Amino acid sequence: QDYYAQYGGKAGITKLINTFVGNVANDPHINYYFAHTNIPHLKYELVQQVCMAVGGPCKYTGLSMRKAHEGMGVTESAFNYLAQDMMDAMQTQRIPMSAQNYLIAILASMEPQIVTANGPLG
Ligand code: HEM
Repeated sequence: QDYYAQYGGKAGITKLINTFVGNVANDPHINYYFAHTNIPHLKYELVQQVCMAVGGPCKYTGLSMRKAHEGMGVTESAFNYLAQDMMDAMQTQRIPMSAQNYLIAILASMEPQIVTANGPLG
């Protein structure tokens, strides 16, 4: 499977990340985490990371997931809300379901590096 092509290449991934970051910005469960974030930089790093993850000709050179999120107090439920915002963005962009599942599995595997805090739901 050429997942990179199923994501519409670099242009499709850029659209997806714009939609995803828009969803996060509109998500009151988690948007406060991003209040002081350089959004253009974040979008750039996410495009590189997703492009590489789905087999595209990109190299992610940003921080490790542990370093990027350390001290941020990300909870399991915050992580799950962000994952839902990504699934909504993929649905909006009409990414084929098998390609959606491929990326979500990779993102899920990063959870232990990102979640560092307990919240009211655990
Ligand atoms: C699998 C899920 C996630 C992935 C793949 C991911 C990926 C990234 C990447 C690539 C960066 C940029 C790193 C760099 O600057 O080099 C970043 C930064 C950031 N992430 Fe995540 N992230 C995830 C989950 C989360 C969650 C759940 C939250 C909070 C709810 C979060 C909050 C942030 C914030 C606030 C920054 C910006 C830090 C700054 O201001 O520089 N991330 N993330």
